[in-house]
Amino acid sequence: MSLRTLESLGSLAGKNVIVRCDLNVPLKDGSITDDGRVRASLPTLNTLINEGARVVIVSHLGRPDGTPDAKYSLAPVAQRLSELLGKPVTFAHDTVGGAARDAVEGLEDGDVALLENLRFNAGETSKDEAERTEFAAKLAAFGDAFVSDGFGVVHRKQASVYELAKALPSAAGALITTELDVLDRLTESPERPYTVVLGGSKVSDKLGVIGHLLPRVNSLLIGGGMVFTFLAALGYKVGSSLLETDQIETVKGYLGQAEELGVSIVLPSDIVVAAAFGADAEHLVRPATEIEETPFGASGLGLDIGPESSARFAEIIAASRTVFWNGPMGVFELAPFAAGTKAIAQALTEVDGLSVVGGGDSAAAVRALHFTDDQFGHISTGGGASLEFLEGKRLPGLEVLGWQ
Ligand SMILES: Nc1ncnc2c1ncn2[C@@H]1O[C@H](COP(=O)(O)OP(=O)(O)O)[C@@H](O)[C@H]1O
Ligand SMILES: O=C(OP(=O)(O)O)[C@H](O)COP(=O)(O)O
Repeated sequence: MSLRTLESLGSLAGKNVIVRCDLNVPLKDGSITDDGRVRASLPTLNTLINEGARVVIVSHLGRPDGTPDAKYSLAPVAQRLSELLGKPVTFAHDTVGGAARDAVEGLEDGDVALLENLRFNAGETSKDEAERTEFAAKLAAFGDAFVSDGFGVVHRKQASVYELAKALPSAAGALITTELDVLDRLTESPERPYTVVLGGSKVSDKLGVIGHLLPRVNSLLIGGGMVFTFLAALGYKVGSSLLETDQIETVKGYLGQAEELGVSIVLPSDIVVAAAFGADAEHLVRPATEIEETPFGASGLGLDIGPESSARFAEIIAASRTVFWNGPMGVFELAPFAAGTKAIAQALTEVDGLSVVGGGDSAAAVRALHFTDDQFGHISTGGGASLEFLEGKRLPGLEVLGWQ
């Protein structure tokens, strides 16, 4: 893999080490509902702490628009991190301002600080390289070295992932190397049949990977918010469901490409249609081709795959030797729409071969539905990142660490 590893940075005792983690955890009413990404960050952090480094952690949370927004604060994460590390974590209420500077200057050897959400600063996600470089330089001023360990963001060309790695001596942390060890097994001659299951709500982000994934897999199962752009591409009405109209032509192209390659793209045959988005909303199961034919008409929205689809998907998964799944099949956070996700998670636990679940919400979903990590071959902290890795794309956050 040829990534620069921690050892290449030499002794880090007494040095300020900036660590880019992906602490983008799901929150409900200010509380963390799944701390998997915090736990996954611990090995690298503990190594650095034990070595006597002064650890400065940076991360994003959610997608704020470049300005501070209290609902995306990392403050609850600082508290959880402190509990899991068993030591205080100083939380700075800004990212590159006076509070961050004070927090960093106050660190002794082996201490830890967490800076506020990187995405409260427009420079983090700016399309303008100069702006990103300028923001990265402000972060770099806090460190002697940089450790990149946020696997979930290695596909993003963002200041703390890419430009910061160029500004300081840099290396990959333990989470990134562990993730790549497993994902390599999926890219290098996976056992067949090989099935990829795609769902979730980051539709336009993830639709893009399909064209490159198709030649690599035997079946592609589509659920979650992905479904409706496919149904629309086939000419069906989807009511008020999640729909990316500007992707319809692309999806038509994928359907044609799959046919030429002899790969099955399997869509749900039935959908749970709700009157509104809410746990108490009236809902019923309809054929996927008749989403608007309910009492809710065009305002009905598809919030889960139906039982017939779950059974069909489970059958294909069970017959596969390699399965990668990213994206919940429905709005699993609301109990009436969790059944599809649960059925698919159950099917993955029964795979005779390698089963991998990837993505912040997918990992949160399997744990919320009472599965345990050891029932799967691997639970990856990155959904989009692992999908882009599997499609064979060169990821900026890995290339900058020496990945060939
Ligand atoms: N039919 C649907 N309509 C709207 N949102 C959906 C639907 N199905 C799943 N979702 C939502 O997708 C979200 C997760 O999507 P995503 O971020 O792409 O997954 P991951 O974090 O695993 O990569 C969940 O919050 C879930 O509620
Ligand atoms: O949650 C994440 O990705 P995922 O939903 O693909 O697993 C990462 O934290 C990246 O977040 P982003 O997709 O807002 O850049």
